[in-house]
Amino acid sequence: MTSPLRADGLHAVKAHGTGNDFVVVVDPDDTWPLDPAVVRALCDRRTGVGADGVIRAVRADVEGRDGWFMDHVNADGSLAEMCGNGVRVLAHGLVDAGLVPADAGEVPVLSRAGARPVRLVAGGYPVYAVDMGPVTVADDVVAVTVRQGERVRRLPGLAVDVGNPHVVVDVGAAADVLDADLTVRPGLEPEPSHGANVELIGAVGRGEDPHTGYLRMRVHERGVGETLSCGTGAVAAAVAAASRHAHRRWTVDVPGGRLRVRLRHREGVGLVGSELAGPATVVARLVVDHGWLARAQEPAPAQDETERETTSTR
Ligand SMILES: N[C@@H](CCC[C@H](N)C(=O)O)C(=O)O
Repeated sequence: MTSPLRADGLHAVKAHGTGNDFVVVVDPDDTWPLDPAVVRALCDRRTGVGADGVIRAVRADVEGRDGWFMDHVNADGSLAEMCGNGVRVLAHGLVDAGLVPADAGEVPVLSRAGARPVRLVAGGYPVYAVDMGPVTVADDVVAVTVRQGERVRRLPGLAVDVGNPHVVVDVGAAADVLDADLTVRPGLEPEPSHGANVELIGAVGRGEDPHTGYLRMRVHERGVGETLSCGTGAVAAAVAAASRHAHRRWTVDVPGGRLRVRLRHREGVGLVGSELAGPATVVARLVVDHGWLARAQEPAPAQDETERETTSTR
């Protein structure tokens, strides 16, 4: 049995997709379940490795094929159904670890939202395209409160489900996207029952050719806060933008880089699927200290205990 927990510590990889960063733990035999306290500690940008989430890769049957389950946990320890940047990063982590050949063509991946096959886009630098599955748009409008300096705006948002929940709001120009305060999540009314990732989009229009749309996006992620990118968010944004601009292909610029989205329509049916493409990069191969991990699992000492310890050592 192979375990990421070895004599020298926990073996993991730090990787990112357009700046959305993750600690990836390859655990083929499902030996190291993710503990929310350890995830929070690993994701801490000062006292841990620093990441938007932790992804654990476990061997799994994916619709009758040998593949991998993506166990994704947000930085605050909450579970997420799906992660568009994370699923590319996971595929790249498996290639990097030699568990999937670089010329495999497709990596079958199962997320909590269902199967999300990832394929390596031919042409050198690791760019992966993910079949993002079904996307649904709710009929009801969500009122979104966006702060831009002294200005507070209440704008109509669209609730889009990409396996995980999103609310997309068009704020207007590129400058309005850049100006918005995302230190806290924009207010949503009504509040979605399972929370939501909130995407602010702007500069929506024509892309590099007449068949491609363009938009800029920033995101406040459920369970994380503002991140540099969100793959499921990019798909939600393209779907929301396509309700007014009839493009099937979209270029989505996020603070961490560029993503491409393709929307699949069927005559008489409408939107039947979507594909997300973008890079994945390994930053470091890590061995996390055993002692640090053990302390991360312990509950934090109560306030008065800490005070007592401090007083007794004076
Ligand atoms: N960054 C991800 C989405 C991760 C999950 C999200 N925070 C949620 O709770 O739904 C992406 O690239 O899609």
